[in-house]
Amino acid sequence: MASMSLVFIGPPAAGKSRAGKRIAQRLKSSYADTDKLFSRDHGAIHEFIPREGEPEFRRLEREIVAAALRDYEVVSLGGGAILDADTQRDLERDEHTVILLVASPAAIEERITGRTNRPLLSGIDSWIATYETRKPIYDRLADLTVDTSFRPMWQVVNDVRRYLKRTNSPLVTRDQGDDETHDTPEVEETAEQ
Ligand SMILES: Nc1ncnc2c1ncn2[C@@H]1O[C@H](COP(=O)(O)OP(=O)(O)O)[C@@H](O)[C@H]1O
Ligand SMILES: O=C(O)C1=C[C@@H](OP(=O)(O)O)[C@@H](O)[C@H](O)C1
Ligand SMILES: [Mg+2]
Repeated sequence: MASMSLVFIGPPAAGKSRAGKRIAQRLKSSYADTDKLFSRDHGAIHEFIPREGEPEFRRLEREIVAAALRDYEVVSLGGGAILDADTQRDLERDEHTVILLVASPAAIEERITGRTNRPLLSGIDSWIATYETRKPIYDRLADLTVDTSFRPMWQVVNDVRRYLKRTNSPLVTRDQGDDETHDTPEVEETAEQ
């Protein structure tokens, strides 16, 4: 049971999954990616949504998010998980440190080009429209916002670690190391969505 969680929110392809996994390794913390938990339990998201519809996806996603926020120290949410009112209430609670990752359309375009496994994201125009609609919620819930555009992941991770140290987060007590100064080679996962 996690008494306090570090939670990554933000639009699709902002880097929530990658950053969350990386910082959890660094903090020696338990880690969950709610999209991964969803596909483990219900099959690939890009097949589920066309078949069952987005409302059913959101209903099941909420169950998974609620359990993950209870059980894991570091959690990467799917981009639209914050649309759920109960999830918004959960994230407003003090025991959750909420990190909003954002990126410019130019940076996102580079990341999503040629990728078709995000069912609600058909291109950069739909990404911009989705982000604009959700922005007030993302901004309201965020304790810290980090722009990941054209920045290596180690810099993003350091920004978050510095914030945790500055705010005396209990999560940082197992992180005794210096700042990271490079990216460790990472095998690109075929994002199972
Ligand atoms: N800072 C970054 N610089 C370059 N590419 C990145 C960066 N962060 C993420 N990516 C790439 O963008 C894609 C989406 O990252 P991911 O962590 O899955 O985002 P999210 O979980 O927010 O949708 C992946 O291909 C990932 O390797
Ligand atoms: O923004 C969204 O509505 C979604 C984002 C995806 O997660 P990522 O933000 O990790 O890509 C995934 O949960 C699903 O495809 C819906
Ligand atoms: Mg993700």
